[in-house]
Amino acid sequence: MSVDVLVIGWGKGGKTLAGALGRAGEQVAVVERSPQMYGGTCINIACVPTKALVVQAEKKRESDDAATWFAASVTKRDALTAKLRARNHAMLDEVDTVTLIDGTARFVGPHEVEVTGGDDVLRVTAETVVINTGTEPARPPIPGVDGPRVLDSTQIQHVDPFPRRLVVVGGGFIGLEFAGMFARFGSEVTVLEQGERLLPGEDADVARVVEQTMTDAGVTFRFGAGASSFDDDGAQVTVAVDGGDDLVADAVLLATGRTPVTKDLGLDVAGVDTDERGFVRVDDHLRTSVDGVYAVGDVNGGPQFTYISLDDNRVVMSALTGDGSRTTKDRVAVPTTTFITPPFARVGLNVTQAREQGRPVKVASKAVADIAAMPRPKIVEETHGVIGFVVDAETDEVLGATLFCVDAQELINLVALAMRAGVTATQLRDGIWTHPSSTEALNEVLAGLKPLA
Ligand SMILES: Cc1cc2nc3c(=O)[nH]c(=O)nc-3n(C[C@H](O)[C@H](O)[C@H](O)COP(=O)(O)OP(=O)(O)OC[C@H]3O[C@@H](n4cnc5c(N)ncnc54)[C@H](O)[C@@H]3O)c2cc1C
Ligand SMILES: NC(=O)c1ccc[n+]([C@@H]2O[C@H](COP(=O)([O-])OP(=O)(O)OC[C@H]3O[C@@H](n4cnc5c(N)ncnc54)[C@H](O)[C@@H]3O)[C@@H](O)[C@H]2O)c1
Repeated sequence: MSVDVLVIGWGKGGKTLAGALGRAGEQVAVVERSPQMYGGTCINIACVPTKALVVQAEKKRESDDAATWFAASVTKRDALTAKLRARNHAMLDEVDTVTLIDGTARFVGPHEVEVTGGDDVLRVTAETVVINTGTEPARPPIPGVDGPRVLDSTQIQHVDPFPRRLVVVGGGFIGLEFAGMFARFGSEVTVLEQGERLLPGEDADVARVVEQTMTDAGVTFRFGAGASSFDDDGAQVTVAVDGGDDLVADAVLLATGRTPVTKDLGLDVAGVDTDERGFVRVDDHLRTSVDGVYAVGDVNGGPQFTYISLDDNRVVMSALTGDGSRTTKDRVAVPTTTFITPPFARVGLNVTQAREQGRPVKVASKAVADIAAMPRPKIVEETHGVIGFVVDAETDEVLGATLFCVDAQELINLVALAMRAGVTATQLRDGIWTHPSSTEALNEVLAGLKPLA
């Protein structure tokens, strides 16, 4: 088979490219190794189902039985992902010029892959190839890691029986989101984090508020603590902890980062370079070492977020159908949100980073419970958190924000847009915002800007 564009893996960037190029009349083929992954990681096993579980966990009342509530939540999660998977399939299937191929692709030349699906083998050649194979959970070589109760972020979404005691190894995005979620479902959760504190890249006082909030919700943290072995006795698992007491649990979640899906992709045969961890090396235009071969999404070693994969698609579209001017360097004020309760969202500089840069800044910070002009947290009965801003003392530009509050996943996008558009802190402070909303925090918190001491 010969096509204009071959997309390997049904990730966010690749599926968006495939749809757009197909609708523009290009012959496109998309190869996906698992029907359970039509639509990619985000909608099937990551962002969407995990946030659905977080919401279900937040809805649970103390009187609800944990195992029953969790099972019902998983059923809802499964119904949602099935619907999204079908819709994602239809969105490409209905484009006449897009061919969907079930199977696992492997390069046999720079512009040629062999796709294996069951007993069938198909060779596909294309002038343009887009690698979009994503990442998968890292499994550190800890003795006992392959035991039946040591789960990754995909497996734990269907854990059965419900774990009364859960040990989470890793206190990053995945570790924190699942720790908060399972504590709310009713598990006794302990997070083992090898680092000395939570959120090492964030201001220490903010990290303490996050830690305290999660501790209040029932999560126990042990820092400077790595798991050194897992010993399964058939009924439970004992986790040996470096420099600390053993823990006994019903399940362990490994949340220690993700590795690229490139090992069996034949990249060496194609001449596509990878880095020492296996991520595909790309330039700012997402070009690999082979002409006409691009890599988008997690697999290219950039930030691992769905919206970055989506933006990667814009960069490649610019190269294929535009003037090629768009690059990954064009990204400004890229926000993040960790979906704990309340969500923790960040964009730009925090106070520590501003101090390290030695630039003249004004800062403002206020505990959510003390923001009188923002009644929404009190209305939804979630008043934990803190909101902070870093502002350029000379230009009044917003340089960064830390939002640990209800609705932070939405509010951070407004602040990021303000940063990109050059809206000043004064304009945000004096903005007319609906009431009662979380945006109103801007009125009050930004009124408290003071030079950084
Ligand atoms: C638990 C969890 C929660 C997350 N939550 C969020 C969140 O809230 N927000 C956010 O922005 N990001 C989140 N992420 C990160 C986000 O899921 C990823 O950044 C994003 O899905 C990456 O998409 P991608 O385009 O790289 O490809 P993917 O969506 O990973 O797609 C790659 C596809 O390639 C297929 N494939 C692999 N190898 C082959 C092959 N050889 N042949 C054929 N097919 C192949 C795979 O089966 C897969 O379907 C989360 C991740 C996890 C694990
Ligand atoms: N809301 C979101 O946007 C979201 C949610 C989930 C995942 N993600 C993406 O997925 C990526 C992967 O998430 P992740 O949480 O697996 O990785 P991560 O890099 O965010 O965190 C891994 C954590 O595990 C710790 N760690 C590593 N090895 C350890 C060990 N042996 N013992 C104890 N601690 C150990 C690290 O110090 C680190 O804090 C994230 O970086 C993020 O890009 C995003």
